[in-house]
Amino acid sequence: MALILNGCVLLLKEHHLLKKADIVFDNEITAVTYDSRRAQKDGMFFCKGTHFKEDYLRQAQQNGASTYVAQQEYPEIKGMNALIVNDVQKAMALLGAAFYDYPQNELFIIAFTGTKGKTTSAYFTHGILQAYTNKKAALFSTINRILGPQPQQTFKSSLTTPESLDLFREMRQAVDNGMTHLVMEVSSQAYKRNRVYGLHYDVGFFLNITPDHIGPNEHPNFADYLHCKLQLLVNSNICVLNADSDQFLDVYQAAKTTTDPENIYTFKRQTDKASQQADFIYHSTESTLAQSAFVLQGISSKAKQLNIDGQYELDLAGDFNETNAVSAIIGAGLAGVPYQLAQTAINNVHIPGRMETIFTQKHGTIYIDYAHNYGSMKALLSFLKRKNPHSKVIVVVGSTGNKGVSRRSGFGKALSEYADTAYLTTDDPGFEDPQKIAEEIDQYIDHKRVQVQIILDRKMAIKTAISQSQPGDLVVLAGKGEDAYQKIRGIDTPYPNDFNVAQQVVRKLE
Ligand SMILES: CC(=O)N[C@H]1[C@@H](OP(=O)(O)OP(=O)(O)OC[C@H]2O[C@@H](n3ccc(=O)[nH]c3=O)[C@H](O)[C@@H]2O)O[C@H](CO)[C@@H](O)[C@@H]1O[C@H](C)C(=O)N[C@@H](C)C(=O)N[C@H](CCC(=O)O)C(=O)O
Ligand SMILES: Nc1ncnc2c1ncn2[C@@H]1O[C@H](COP(=O)(O)OP(=O)(O)OP(=O)(O)O)[C@@H](O)[C@H]1O
Repeated sequence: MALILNGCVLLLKEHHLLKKADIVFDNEITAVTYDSRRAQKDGMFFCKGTHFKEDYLRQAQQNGASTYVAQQEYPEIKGMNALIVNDVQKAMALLGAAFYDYPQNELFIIAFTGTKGKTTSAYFTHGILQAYTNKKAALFSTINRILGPQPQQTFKSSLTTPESLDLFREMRQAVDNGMTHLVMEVSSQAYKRNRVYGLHYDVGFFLNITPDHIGPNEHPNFADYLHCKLQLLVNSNICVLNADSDQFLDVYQAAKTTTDPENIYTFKRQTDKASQQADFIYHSTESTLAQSAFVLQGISSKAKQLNIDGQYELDLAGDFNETNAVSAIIGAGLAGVPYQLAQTAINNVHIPGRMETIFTQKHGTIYIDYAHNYGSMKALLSFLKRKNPHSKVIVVVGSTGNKGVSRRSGFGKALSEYADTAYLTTDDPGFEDPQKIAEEIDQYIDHKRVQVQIILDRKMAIKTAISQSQPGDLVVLAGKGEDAYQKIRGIDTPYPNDFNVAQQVVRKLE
């Protein structure tokens, strides 16, 4: 992999990004990085970030970097080429794609955005494509990045959508490992931070939008959050939209700005036969507290042509997961996967930390789920309550520190609407005091309807919730899925994960 300096200058100029080029000596760029500790001889170093220091540039130079790209000049740094740009994140994405020789062109890319359901839909799609391609599908998700068929080609993710240089490097690795398809989640932050600037997808999904990720380090307001999410559609050749999403008109308009309506597909849950105004409709045929089954039907002629109509079963509860499955089946259908194959493959997909269930003899049924804002908590609890209106609902939940502050009132609201007992606990407190976070959630709970106890030790909260439950009760361990850490004061502190904790408790109790 290499870049020619003149080529970089031309590329940046073409995109109106270059303010000044100070070329001291010409050389071939053989490495790219935004981390001075990883800078290499003849490499290009990107100066970016809120905590950036000139010393990092100095270290990059000491490590052999020949060229820096930055939004400001560093006159103290002598003997390096300088490309001064008006947006370093955009420059990094463009040069990153060029450095790794545009790996996106060698992959069929299906991308998902939405407040909720990205990971689940991505896993479902990936599972189907793995069966279809004989394990040639890569996955970039919040949980894992799968770059190839070997166990050592799977990594834990630290971001939902990585920095552009990491993204394009991993795409290249996936291609080199023989991958032909890529399923990826695209967060709103990815657009806010231009991590995916210039990237186009074969198929782009808009799943839903509810207020979330609004706060100091994320989006200033809902309009900005929505705007960032809509960018995915502007960059997709085919757009697939959930017609039941809030803000649907805005979503459709965004898709239409760059996509012919013939390449826009919509899907909708069938509520009343008169309103089948979508390309696809679906309805539940069987939905239990452990499994789901639904029928998908193409209404428009272009939808019928995909040949994916029929009955599907999922080894996963939750009507919201039917929505995620429908999107996955349509995505796979657009990649050429027919009904029979999708139907078998989707039933075998396991998604870590999403509606995992533990059945007990002497206590309640336990659900481990990643619900961590009002929208997802409501979707989860209302589903459980609908399925079992007379069961007691016991919830263990905490809210993250230093982000998503609106989740605290959201949890209070959802708990008041659907829970009988709540154990407020710790969930990635960051630099905040978990007791204060719990008290804040508590302020929004209707104490006439919900019994509340604060137990900050998450393992203890889970143990108490399970041991206090009776057969027939529903015990929900929300917010962390299978996360194996708690983020405390900037450190990922190991935590055995909710599923393991619950299993241990059940083993001791039963
Ligand atoms: C707000 C945000 O997007 N921050 C991300 C961003 O940070 P940043 O560019 O400000 O960089 P920084 O941490 O200030 O560090 C400054 C720079 O100095 C460099 N450095 C640092 C030390 C050193 O010795 N040498 C050196 O060169 C660093 O590599 C970095 O480039 O770039 C970093 C990697 O380069 C990311 O780790 C970091 O994500 C933070 C940790 C994060 O948690 N982001 C969340 C909000 C996020 O993006 N979440 C979304 C999901 C949420 C959603 O659904 O919207 C996601 O996609 O994961
Ligand atoms: N389509 C949906 N609508 C509403 N809630 C959903 C939907 N799909 C999943 N959920 C709920 O949201 C939780 C998170 O789901 P998932 O991880 O698939 O979403 P995500 O978009 O990747 O979330 P995040 O951005 O927070 O990582 C699930 O555990 C479930 O409780």
